[in-house]
Amino acid sequence: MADTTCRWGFLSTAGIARKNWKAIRLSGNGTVSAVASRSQNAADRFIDECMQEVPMSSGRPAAVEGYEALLQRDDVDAVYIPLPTSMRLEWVLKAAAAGKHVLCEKPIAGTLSDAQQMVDACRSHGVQFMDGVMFSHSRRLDAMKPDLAKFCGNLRRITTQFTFNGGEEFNRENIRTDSRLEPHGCLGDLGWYTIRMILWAMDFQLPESVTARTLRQLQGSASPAGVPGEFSAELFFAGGVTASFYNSFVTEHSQLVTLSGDAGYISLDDFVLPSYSSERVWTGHQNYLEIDNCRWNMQARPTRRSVNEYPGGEPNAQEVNMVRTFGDIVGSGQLDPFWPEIAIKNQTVLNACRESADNDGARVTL
Ligand SMILES: NC(=O)C1=CN([C@@H]2O[C@H](COP(=O)(O)OP(=O)(O)OC[C@H]3O[C@@H](n4cnc5c(N)ncnc54)[C@H](OP(=O)(O)O)[C@@H]3O)[C@@H](O)[C@H]2O)C=CC1
Ligand SMILES: O=C1CO[C@H](CO)[C@@H](O)[C@@H]1O
Repeated sequence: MADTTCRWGFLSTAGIARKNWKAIRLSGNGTVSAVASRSQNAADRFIDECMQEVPMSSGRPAAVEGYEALLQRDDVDAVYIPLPTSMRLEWVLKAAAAGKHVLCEKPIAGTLSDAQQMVDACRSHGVQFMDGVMFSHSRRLDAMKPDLAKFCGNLRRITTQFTFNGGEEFNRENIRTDSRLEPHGCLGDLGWYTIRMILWAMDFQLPESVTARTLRQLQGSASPAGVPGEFSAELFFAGGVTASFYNSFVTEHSQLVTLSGDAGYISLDDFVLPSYSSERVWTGHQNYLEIDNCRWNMQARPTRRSVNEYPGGEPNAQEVNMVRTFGDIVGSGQLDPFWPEIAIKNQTVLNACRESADNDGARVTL
């Protein structure tokens, strides 16, 4: 660690790494020192294009051929790993062994045992592990938490949905439809977020059991097998709270959450990739039915709530908060066990849902 600046290395030139490049530039406590790619040219091109739009104040990062070479560098404190899911176990273990802190994209692994190995390796090498869920770092969540009791009363039901319609080329070519790279398809890519939202609302209590179905499979042109392209699940918690989620690569953009209780409900419709405005909004609903003889009127009583926060690309945006928080942990030398813990819980629920779906919707106990 140089001074208190967290020096980042990127393992690959993934599309999402461009967003986090800018986030690191805006974080105030980090810089990108090196970017590795399978190809030297791709690393150079990525750096040139990012520098042109968002120059790193510390100068041009090193373009490195091969991921291993980046891990050997002394000017890297933390690595960002947006490699396809199936490659992460290998590279998280290598990064931890090289003493690098790890920000790992989601879903963190194919199996729970791989995820556990990753987290254990980071702990035993004294480095931080965190998954790349940006919305977990939005100030909206902390502001919304007290509203659960206020608008919902006792929570009974959570529904979440995260979808987009990828289109034909996506279905054929994207890593997300290749079982060798992203074995859980939309469950891994989108379900990770819907599960995170449910766990957040439940204070990270795990469900007792789940049932799930793959509603549609997609198979990329080079993929040896299909992956979930449309998926739904039902989660059963102790005390009777239930939750459901739906993910799809064939249903146009939606990011819906309802948190319902015995007093009303909260809704939001941009929980992962916030809509472009300077406010993060949610709505409390306490509707009532007015009955007077032959007149039956449902009265809507919405309360709009918000915090000031940009959706992305500004210093107070959630992805900037994420890398800033990570940089603060690295700078403090105090690892935060919360982040690996919730990543393991996410993976536990994800794999239970997949197991149920692969067994015709059989109930899986956790
Ligand atoms: N947290 C978030 O908001 C987001 C998270 N993600 C997650 O990040 C991951 C990457 O997504 P995305 O950026 O769309 O992916 P891309 O397809 O853009 O990038 C994947 C990168 O992995 C490297 N790679 C290494 N081996 C292979 C291989 N065999 N096939 C393909 N790529 C390979 C390549 O980098 P190179 O050639 O340089 O070595 C490639 O650029 C996904 O798992 C996704 O779930 C994605 C978007 C948003
Ligand atoms: O994590 C992600 C954020 O949302 C995208 C969809 O709009 C996903 O595909 C991506 O992997």
